[in-house]
Amino acid sequence: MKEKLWNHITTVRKQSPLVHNITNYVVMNNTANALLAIGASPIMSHAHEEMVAMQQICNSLVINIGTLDTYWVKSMHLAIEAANKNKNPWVLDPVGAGATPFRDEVLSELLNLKPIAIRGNASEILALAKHNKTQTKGVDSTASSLDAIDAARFLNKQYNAVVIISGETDVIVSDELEVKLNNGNLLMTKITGMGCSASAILAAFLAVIPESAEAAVAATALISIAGEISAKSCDGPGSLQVSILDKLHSITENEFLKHLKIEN
Ligand SMILES: Nc1ncnc2c1ncn2[C@@H]1O[C@H](COP(=O)(O)OP(=O)(O)OP(=O)(O)O)[C@@H](O)[C@H]1O
Ligand SMILES: Cc1ncsc1CCO
Ligand SMILES: [Mg+2]
Repeated sequence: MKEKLWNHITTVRKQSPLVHNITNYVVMNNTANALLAIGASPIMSHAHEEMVAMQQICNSLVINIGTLDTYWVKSMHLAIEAANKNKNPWVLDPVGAGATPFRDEVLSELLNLKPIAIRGNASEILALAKHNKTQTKGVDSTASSLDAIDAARFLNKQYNAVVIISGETDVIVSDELEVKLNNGNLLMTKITGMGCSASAILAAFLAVIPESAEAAVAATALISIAGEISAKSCDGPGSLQVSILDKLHSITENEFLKHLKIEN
């Protein structure tokens, strides 16, 4: 498994997929930079008129509801329909699930359109599965990823999607595997959009790796390890944001395998 994960990282670098992102205003710049750093190409776009044509030239799609509005919901539906037609995988990042009724209504519709993968923090995964015992603090989690595993299993069965819960431990749940990754650093929660970048990276991996669960493990491990290594030598959130991009770009097989903390 470990060597396969590194091979997936080199596949993304070699094949350089083009990823269409309908994502939030907050993270557009850093997620585009994260995609470039791993060797993929980003395009951020949401005009209704170009959703179909965009999916014809792209290899995958990210649907991130971070700064939702009605115009964008229509963009999301148009892009997803085109992605499904072109057999392009699409990822759902349910930012702020459970925070407002509008988000939850939109998410119910999106879930029924069959994302290949869903990545969120524990509060978001709990809210999506309607295990509403904990509240989300806006876009930030108030729960532990380990407490959302049953919710992730439920979503995996219900929607046939790979589910990734991010947090201190990242958990990947699919039909074939359930994996825990104990990488990352607490300082990563002090930069906005780390999860959004993880979802964009995930879409790049899914574009070129047919084994979706393995692609999810590789993508999640890559950003968590890049964050972990960078956090050790940075001065705080500002420099961490920059050094994660450097590490996503420069990480070697040795560094990756030395840091990888995976539990099957
Ligand atoms: N408590 C923690 N300890 C160590 N690493 C963490 C912790 N929380 C998050 N991380 C790291 O940060 C990554 C992003 O996860 P996080 O749960 O913060 O996403 P998120 O809440 O969706 O973020 P955002 O909405 O700001 O994009 C994880 O994959 C993990 O590597
Ligand atoms: C802070 C914030 N608000 C809406 S989206 C977003 C980025 C992190 O999810
Ligand atoms: Mg998030």
